[in-house]
Amino acid sequence: MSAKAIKVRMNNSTLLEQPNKEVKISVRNLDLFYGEKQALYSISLDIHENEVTALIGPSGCGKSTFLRTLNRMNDLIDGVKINGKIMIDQEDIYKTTDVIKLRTKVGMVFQKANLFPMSIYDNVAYGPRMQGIKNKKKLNEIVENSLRGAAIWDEVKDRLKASALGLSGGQQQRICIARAIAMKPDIILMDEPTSALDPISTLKVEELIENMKKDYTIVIVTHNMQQAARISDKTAFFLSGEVIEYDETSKIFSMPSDQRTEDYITGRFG
Ligand SMILES: Nc1ncnc2c1ncn2[C@@H]1O[C@H](COP(=O)(O)OP(=O)(O)OP(=O)(O)O)[C@@H](O)[C@H]1O
Repeated sequence: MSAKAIKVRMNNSTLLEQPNKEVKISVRNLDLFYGEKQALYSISLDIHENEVTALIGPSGCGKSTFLRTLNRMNDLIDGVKINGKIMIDQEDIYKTTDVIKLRTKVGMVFQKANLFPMSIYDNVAYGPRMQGIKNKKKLNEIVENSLRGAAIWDEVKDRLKASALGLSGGQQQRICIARAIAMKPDIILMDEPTSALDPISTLKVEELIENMKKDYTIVIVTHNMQQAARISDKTAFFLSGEVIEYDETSKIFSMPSDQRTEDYITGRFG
């Protein structure tokens, strides 16, 4: 942790104040209910720009639910109620009604590659076309830049018109990342993006994530502790809907403050 970092305890969550880093996402006292059932309890944390923030914790602890609050994906689920505040670039995202704009700014990559049954090119061009971009040259440029950004251009440049579904799982996941990049987001949310991939594809996606953080703020849910340790700057440990500990990843994995964090990362439960 930087010498200047100050820790402040607030409502069960740990806030990290880092004066030299821009706060991209600021979450305060966030509660979420699925109907009567509360899934998130008073979460407060800051996510910093151009960093990778990992969300870890046992199954059902609320990691994906929390991730989905950051681009209002939970709005699509009936009976969800949210209290508290999430600011992105100082804007309260639950007060801003332009959800489409929010989801452009905050892209998402899911656990399983969810490509459309169309060509590689059309998958990546889909979002920009939906935004009204028709110019062929412009679209070509976006597709190429996005595929380069997702470190898959060299592998697919000669078969852009082939079906995206013919690619390997790892390639498909990188096309999903290219598809997210094509929307020019600031933030990319990733929900266990490598859990369906073999070790080599996982490594490629991890390398990609590390390289991407210079351009994006990345929040990733992972069950893979080594992955969190390898690629993230900060880690939040969730348990039963609460953030138990949030800190520099190196600190979480070498000297956690809370016994429950230690028990989890040493494999004693979960
Ligand atoms: N659509 C939903 N409706 C009702 N309850 C839900 C819904 N989605 C999740 N939950 C509940 O909210 C809690 C948190 O689930 P969530 O999927 O966020 O956990 P998670 O930590 O991401 O789990 P996993 O690691 O298994 O994906 C769980 O008890 C889950 O059953």
